[in-house]
Amino acid sequence: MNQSKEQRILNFVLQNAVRGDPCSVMETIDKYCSEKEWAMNVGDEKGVILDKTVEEVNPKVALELGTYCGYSAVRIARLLKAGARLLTVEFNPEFAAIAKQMIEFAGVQDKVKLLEGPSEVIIPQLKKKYEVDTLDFVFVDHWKDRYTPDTILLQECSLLRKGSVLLADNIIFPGAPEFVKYIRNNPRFQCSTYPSHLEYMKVQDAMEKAVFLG
Ligand SMILES: O=c1[nH]cnc2c(O)c(F)c(-c3ccc(F)cc3)cc12
Ligand SMILES: [Mg+2]
Repeated sequence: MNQSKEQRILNFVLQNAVRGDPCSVMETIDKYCSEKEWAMNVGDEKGVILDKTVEEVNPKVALELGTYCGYSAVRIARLLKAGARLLTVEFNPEFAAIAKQMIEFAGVQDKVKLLEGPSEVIIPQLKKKYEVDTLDFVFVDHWKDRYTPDTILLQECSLLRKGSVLLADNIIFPGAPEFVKYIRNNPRFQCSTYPSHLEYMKVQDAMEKAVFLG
């Protein structure tokens, strides 16, 4: 059976990256996706914005919506301090299977819990089933039409606390205009925009940071 693009990305990592070295895994994915096949990893330019935000927040409990191949899960997990954890949500079982192997190869599996299913099902389970009190950091990178409903759901489930930081990818391309309108006009969030480029392309994109004010 023909291999998927995601399987080809994983195989390239398994053949070329250094096991247990998150930076090597990230560099190898970026090399493959810039030279061979484009894929929707946050990439190395927006990845630096993600890094700086994670370092600033220094989260004990982080949530990622949209695991894909695990690139940003590896990117986030490598920066987490001892005892900190990342919960990452992926609804596509093929992507989840690839990401699991990617996360394990990178050696960050002890910091990452991969939750397979729709975000609207997983989010309401975080407190009781996954023992989350509140979230310090949320990377929103799943599907533009879920950005706003899931941000509302996080609030309804009391998963945000004063100072919780959301960082949303792709607010220019493919774009999330309804989310941008919602979050920038919501007095409970302090927003800032980080202009950048679509991963591996010269196309304009940006990330939106939103701090929950409680
Ligand atoms: O669906 C997505 N979820 C999360 N992140 C994405 C992304 O970073 C993209 F660039 C894109 C994308 C897809 C096709 C294009 F032609 C351009 C961007 C999609 C997603
Ligand atoms: Mg994205």
